[in-house]
Amino acid sequence: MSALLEITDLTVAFGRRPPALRGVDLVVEDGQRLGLIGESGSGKTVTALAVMGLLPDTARVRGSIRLGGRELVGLRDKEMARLRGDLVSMIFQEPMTALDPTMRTGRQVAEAFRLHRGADAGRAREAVLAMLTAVGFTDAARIADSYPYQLSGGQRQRVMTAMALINSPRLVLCDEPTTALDVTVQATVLRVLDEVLDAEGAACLFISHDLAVVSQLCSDVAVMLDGTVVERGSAQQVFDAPAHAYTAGLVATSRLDLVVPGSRLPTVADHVGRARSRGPR
Ligand SMILES: Nc1ncnc2c1ncn2[C@@H]1O[C@H](COP(=O)(O)OP(=O)(O)OP(=O)(O)O)[C@@H](O)[C@H]1O
Repeated sequence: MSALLEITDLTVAFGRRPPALRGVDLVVEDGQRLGLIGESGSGKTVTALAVMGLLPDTARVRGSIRLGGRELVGLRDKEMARLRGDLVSMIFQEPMTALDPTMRTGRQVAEAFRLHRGADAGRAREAVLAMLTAVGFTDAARIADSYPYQLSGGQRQRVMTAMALINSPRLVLCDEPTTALDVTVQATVLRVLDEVLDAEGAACLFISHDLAVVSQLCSDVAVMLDGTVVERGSAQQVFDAPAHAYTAGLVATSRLDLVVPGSRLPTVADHVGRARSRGPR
C-alpha cells in the first residue's frame, strides 16, 4: 500500500479564536478505511473540509495536504474543483443540505458524473441507473425521477452515496453519514457504503462518534482531541488496548462490546446469553 492522502502538520485557524486544528498528521493508504473519532469540536469536520478545499475563505491554513501526490494547500479553486469527484468526494451527515430540492435526484447524480466525464445525456443516464442500482435500489429509474423530498432519509443518503462514488474517486470522506438515520436504516446505508467502497476499491476517511459503527466499517482508527491526532492504529489495537487516556475514556463510555472488523455486531440475544452465562449476582 502507498500513501494516498498525507496530511502533515496541518493547522487551521478561524479569526481570532484558538486554532481549530493544531498540527494534524494523518495518512490514508490506497484502499484503506480509516475511522476518525473524537469529541465534538475536536476538528474532525474541519480536517475533512480542508481536504475537500471547502473551508470558508476566512480560514487560515498552514501545513501540507498531499492527495495522490499533489499538494492541495494553496491550490486554486478551479483546480480543486476538478480534483473533487475525480480523486476525492464527500458524503455529509444531512443529505437534504447537499441535494438540490428543486432537481430530480437522477439529474443531480448525472450532473456530478457529466461534470467530470463530459458524457452525453444517454450515457450519463445509463451510468446513473447503474450506480443507483449499486447502492441498493431495485427501482433505480423511479428513484432517479423523484425529487429529494419524495425520498426517505435513508434513500437520500444512498443517493448521496451514489453521487459521491459515480466518478470512482480514490478517496471518499464520510462525515457522520448515518447519524441522522434510525438504527435499521443506518445498517442498510452502512452495508451499501461498505459494498460500493469495496467494489470501487476506494479508500475512506470515516468520521463518526459511534465506535461500534467505526469498528464495523474501518480497519484503522485515528483519535482526535483539541485539534490534533493523539492516537492511531488498527481498530482492534486502538479499541482493545488504547494507548492514550482520552481514547480509553472514549472506549469505556461507549460501553462497546467490541466487534472485530468483518464480524457482525452483537445482538440483543448475545447480551441475554452473556448475562445468563454470568449467572445470578
Ligand atoms: N467556519 C468556521 N468558523 C469558525 N469556527 C469554526 C468553523 N468551522 C469550525 N469551526 C470551529 O472549529 C472547531 C472544530 O470543529 P469541527 O466541526 O471540525 O469539530 P468536529 O470534531 O467535527 O465536531 P462534531 O463531532 O461536533 O462535528 C470547533 O471549535 C468549531 O467551532
